[in-house]
Amino acid sequence: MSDERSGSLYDAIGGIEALRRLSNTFYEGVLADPVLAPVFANFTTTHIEHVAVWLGEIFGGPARFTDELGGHQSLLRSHLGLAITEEQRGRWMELMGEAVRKELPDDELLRRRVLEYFDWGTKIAKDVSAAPAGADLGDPGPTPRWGWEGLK
Ligand code: HEM
Repeated sequence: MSDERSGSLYDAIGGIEALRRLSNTFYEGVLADPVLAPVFANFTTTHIEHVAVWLGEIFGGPARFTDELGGHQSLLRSHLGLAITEEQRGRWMELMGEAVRKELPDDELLRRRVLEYFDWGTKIAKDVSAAPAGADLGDPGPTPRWGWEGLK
């Protein structure tokens, strides 16, 4: 690729503070949305921070989700039993697209890479959500990392 960019997406996004704003704006939309609000019936405000910390690690920042919040296995387990539909996944992507446009730097490649991660990640969340709560997922491996070229 000729349009090479150096550094992490995390730094280009603006670090954990920008990810907190993204997560906050996104969940404001989710909780007001008739398609998604029922899925998040057990929502608590810690969710906003946990998602920001997860995204920080994914986009090349500190590995805090792995070190402090149970890592990849725990993230996947959070989605077991939710039975996410394609309509719900689509709405999730629309609201995240709006939050990205509102909160992330006006950088087309950066926004595209971030939304590509969300498209990839929501498909995994949907797949995992078809298994019942408590299902054994085996070892999913380390938390993925996403950079200027996509999945590392
Ligand atoms: C890239 C996509 C996604 C990411 C990064 C993500 C991230 C997370 C994280 C970090 C948690 C744990 C929060 C905590 O510990 O408080 C979580 C839980 C949850 N996620 Fe996702 N998620 C994604 C996709 C989805 C989708 C598509 C849905 C549904 C449409 C969904 C629904 C939920 C729900 C309902 C919970 C809370 C489960 C509970 O009440 O314990 N997620 N997600």
